[in-house]
Amino acid sequence: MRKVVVAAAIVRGGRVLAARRTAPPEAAGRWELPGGKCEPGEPPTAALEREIAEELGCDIEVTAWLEGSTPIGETHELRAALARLTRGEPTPTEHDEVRWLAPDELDTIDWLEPDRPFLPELRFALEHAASLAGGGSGTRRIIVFDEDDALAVEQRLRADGFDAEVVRERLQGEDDDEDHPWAVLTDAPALIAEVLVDEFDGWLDEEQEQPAPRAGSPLDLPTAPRRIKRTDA
Ligand SMILES: Nc1nc2c([nH]c(=O)n2[C@H]2C[C@H](O)[C@@H](COP(=O)(O)OP(=O)(O)OP(=O)(O)O)O2)c(=O)[nH]1
Repeated sequence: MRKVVVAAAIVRGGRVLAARRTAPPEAAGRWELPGGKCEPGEPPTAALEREIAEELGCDIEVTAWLEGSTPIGETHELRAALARLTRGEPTPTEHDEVRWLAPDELDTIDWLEPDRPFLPELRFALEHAASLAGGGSGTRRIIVFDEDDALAVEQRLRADGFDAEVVRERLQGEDDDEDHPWAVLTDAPALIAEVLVDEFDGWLDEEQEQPAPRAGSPLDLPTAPRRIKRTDA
């Protein structure tokens, strides 16, 4: 099985942070999403938070994992997550430059190959993200366990004039492709989201200014600061 490299698409104000590598020589001068290798047994979310703290001296909260993974050489694979800053300003210690890129600037830098397949979903997230994936008050995640349900929820929200975007969640501590719920990020009011949660038997996960879940905490579905699920329906 390939070892996992995790990378963060840190989003703020509709822009994503890209970082320029200094090593090894063949990758120096090329751009990546900051991150690094998971330690043996280390959950991807915890690894990513650790790597970002080490490399950029700031704290992040992972908000959603982008779909899929890409091979790095023969031995590793890359996974990438949307994240938001929860403390500090990114200050590179291993990269020689960082840039905040708007969606239409994503193609202006020379990304490492394994990062490129993530760019379309990232671009989409950024385009919809000033209030969505970048976090901030008013962002909600409707969590469902079926892709069709997620797409149906997204369609309903958009038909009602709200922003909505389907992303694949990866549970904290979970490193297996099964049982990852689907999330619909939306700016719809709680009441509307609750109706859909009820109908599609999901969870409502509100992103408010709360401490990020810490590494090593018990597996929690889906690392929610707040959940609303009606049982009387
Ligand atoms: N961090 C990161 N690495 C990437 C990306 N895309 C990509 O191909 N890689 C490759 C470059 C490296 O070969 C490998 C990650 O190595 P790294 O040097 O960042 O990992 P690390 O901080 O854990 O370093 P180390 O333990 O090897 O010292 O994955 C990306 O977006 N972010």
